[in-house]
Amino acid sequence: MPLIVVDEVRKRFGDNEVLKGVSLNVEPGEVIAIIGKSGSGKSTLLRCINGLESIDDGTIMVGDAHVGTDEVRLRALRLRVGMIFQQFNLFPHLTTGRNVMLSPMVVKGMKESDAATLARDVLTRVGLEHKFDDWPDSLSGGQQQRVAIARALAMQPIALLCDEITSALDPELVNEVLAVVRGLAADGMTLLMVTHEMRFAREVCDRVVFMHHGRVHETGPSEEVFGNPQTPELRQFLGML
Ligand SMILES: Nc1ncnc2c1ncn2[C@@H]1O[C@H](COP(=O)(O)OP(=O)(O)OP(=O)(O)O)[C@@H](O)[C@H]1O
Repeated sequence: MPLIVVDEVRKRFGDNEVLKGVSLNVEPGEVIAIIGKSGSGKSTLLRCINGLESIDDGTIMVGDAHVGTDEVRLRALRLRVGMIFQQFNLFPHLTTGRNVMLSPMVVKGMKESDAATLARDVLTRVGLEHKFDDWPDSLSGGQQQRVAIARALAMQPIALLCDEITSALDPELVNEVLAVVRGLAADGMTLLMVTHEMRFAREVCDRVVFMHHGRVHETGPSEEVFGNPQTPELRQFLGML
């Protein structure tokens, strides 16, 4: 059974149809890179899966839950699917540990001591347990993004959606974040990543989805998609990089 099913999804902003019948199945533990030109609909697809955007047609299932417009169900969905963005958006007035503890305490009603244990655990997974009491401002961009990953992990998601999570980082900080993602992939986390890091996509992702003008234009195992692209559009895209 796929963990995420996207079936003939359409999404429009005014006259601009951004998703034109997108279908995609994600198996548990699968690591998928979504690539494509700016404006091809990659971020919108992730946002629809997470329920941050409503859809105009088609269906999206996450686990056994329908992504509909029902606010209660949407909130439940966002508890189950983590999302990490280009911007880390940590609270500057809270320590690293407190940033990670916040959602488990506020959203799930977890006891402070349990939330602290959980926060130490997920900060260890991203290699930052020693930064528990530090302020976000004192961390590098790469470390802040790793805290944002820990914060998402603290909600014990069934899948993680990553939207260009290294795009705001200086080049020398990209690898430390990708190393964390590589570790999550090795641990069996289901990952859907919009990325411009083609080498990473090739090395770490099981499958690549190439979006073009709001459609899945080409998809397949990473080695095949990069090694032997079938469509002129994908060949041109890869050549452009
Ligand atoms: N909230 C919105 N309101 C209106 N138009 C939007 C909105 N969000 C996205 N769009 C439009 O939808 C199209 C697809 O945007 P989207 O961000 O999904 O593309 P993308 O492939 O992720 O691009 P990028 O790589 O630049 O992030 C663009 O034309 C964009 O302007």
